[in-house]
Amino acid sequence: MTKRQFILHYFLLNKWSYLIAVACIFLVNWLQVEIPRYIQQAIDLLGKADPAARSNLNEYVMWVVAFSVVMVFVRILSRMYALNPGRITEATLKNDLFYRLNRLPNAYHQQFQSGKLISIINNDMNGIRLFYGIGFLQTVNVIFALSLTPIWMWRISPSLMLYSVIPVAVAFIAFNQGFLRMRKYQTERMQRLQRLSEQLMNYLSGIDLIKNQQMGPWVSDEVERVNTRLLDTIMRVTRIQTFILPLLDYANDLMKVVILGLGGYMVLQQGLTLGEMTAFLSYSALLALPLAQLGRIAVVYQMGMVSIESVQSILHAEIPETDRSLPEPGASAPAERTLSVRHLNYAYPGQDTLTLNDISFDIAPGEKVGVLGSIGAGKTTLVNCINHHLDVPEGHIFWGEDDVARMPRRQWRGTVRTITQEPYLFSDTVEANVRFGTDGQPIDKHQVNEVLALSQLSDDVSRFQDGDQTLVGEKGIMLSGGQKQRLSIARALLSPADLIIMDNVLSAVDYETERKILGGLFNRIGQQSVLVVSHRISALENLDKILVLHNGEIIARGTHEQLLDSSDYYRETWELQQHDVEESA
Ligand SMILES: Nc1ncnc2c1ncn2[C@@H]1O[C@H](COP(=O)(O)OP(=O)(O)OP(=O)(O)O)[C@@H](O)[C@H]1O
Repeated sequence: MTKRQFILHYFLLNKWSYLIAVACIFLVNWLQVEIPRYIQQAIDLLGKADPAARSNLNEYVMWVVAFSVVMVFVRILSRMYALNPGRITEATLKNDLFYRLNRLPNAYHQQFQSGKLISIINNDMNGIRLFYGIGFLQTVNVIFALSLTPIWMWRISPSLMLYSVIPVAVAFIAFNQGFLRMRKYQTERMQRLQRLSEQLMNYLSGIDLIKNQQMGPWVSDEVERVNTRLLDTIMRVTRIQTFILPLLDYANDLMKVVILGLGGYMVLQQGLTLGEMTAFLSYSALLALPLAQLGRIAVVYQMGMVSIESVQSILHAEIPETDRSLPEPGASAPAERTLSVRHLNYAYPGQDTLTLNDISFDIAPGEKVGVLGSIGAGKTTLVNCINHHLDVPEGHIFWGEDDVARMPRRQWRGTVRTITQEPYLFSDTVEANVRFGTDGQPIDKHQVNEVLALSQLSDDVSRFQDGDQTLVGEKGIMLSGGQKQRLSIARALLSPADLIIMDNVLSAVDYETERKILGGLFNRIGQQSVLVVSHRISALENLDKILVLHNGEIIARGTHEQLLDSSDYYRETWELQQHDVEESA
């Protein structure tokens, strides 16, 4: 969608509202220019003493009052119908953005920092709301005012009208120059706002580290540097605004001086009546507001254009082919299938070396498979290839007969549930965190309690002051690392999945809790396939099969007993870890 199509698309969303607003704004402007005409006729009648003139005078006054009252109501209507579409467009666009962000692949989110997205969703959306609301209202108002008023002036005296608009025309040329310069700074301003937001997000996420390592002064300097650059751009925009916005106001004042001088001279020469001269002055006063509005329209227009570009940068981001049409979640989740990984290689973009090298294995329906690997062996990369967070070429990962690379991600994620090593909790209660994402599914309290028990969290929760209604704080700050991990396991167990992947999820619990959680878990999820990734053999020893991953390659595979016999690496790791288990017992 080009920028023009974008603007039109969202205008058409509220076309009826805008049409009513245009009709109202036209009516207000028409009434506005009609009133001075009646005032002019009333003033011209003032000198006449005959009774007919008096009754006409009364009639004119009545018309002026009636027009003014109608104008007030129509103006309110025009504001309602012109401003509401701005808010509706803002809300619609926020939904559109969120919908798209939800479907974009991980690679996109890695490039685009959350701070920048937040800035677009707040600051740029503000620009768009003004563009579709007050910007529209003032533009239509200015168009009608600047076209109707001069016509009414022309009807009184063409020559006085032409002379009086000269100051406005000159001011307009100067205004246009300033307007063009301001565009560049408006773009810069929005970009710097996004940069500041990105930076603040970054620092706030690591606030504990910053405090612990006494990085405060350095961080303050960095924020101040970005903030100063933002202020610098804002000051440039303000300087231009301060200079060019009043130009049109001054031009309007000059216009009145011309009318008083030239018009007064014409009255003395009897080329103009006093009423006509008064009407002319009223028209010039009517032009004051639209001329002042021109400046504001320029600012709103530029902010709108810059904001639309930012929003389009998200809306134009490519959604993978497979994710364009979305099946309902879980609608086609097939059970009893084998996961087959065939000769899988993976290298991160821009890297020459393979992080995964010729990986092949199967997980049969209901089978529990472990992956053992040291730090950096490629375990998380393997998990992210399987759950389709990373883009893998076709022909390497299959779910039954289906190639996972061709399946819509949403459908695949209805089948596979990944519990990651960095649990993310939302700032809500324990129960809401367990239930997160299950809206619409009939899940009762008993099921919530069951998964809390399975993940060995029931005792902890019963000790919390408000039980499962305890607020966990932002990102679960009120919970220990192990509690966070267990809560994220409980959440994953609540909704059904055919394949459960647990990526190092028990690293923060002790060996005994780990054993209990896994024991309970495997009893409960008998029919589901499980892939447990860990660098602790104790988490894997009872599984049906263990794959030993080393530097991106599978160097051994088998049951715990088989590996103790066949793999030196496995046996040595086991012996080393046995020592830790004994120490922790
Ligand atoms: N997004 C990325 N871009 C480039 N390289 C990456 C990326 N993520 C991981 N790597 C690299 O890939 C290799 C394997 O990382 P991976 O996270 O898969 O290891 P892991 O076995 O899960 O380690 P750990 O147990 O520490 O989590 C590492 O050398 C890492 O530096």
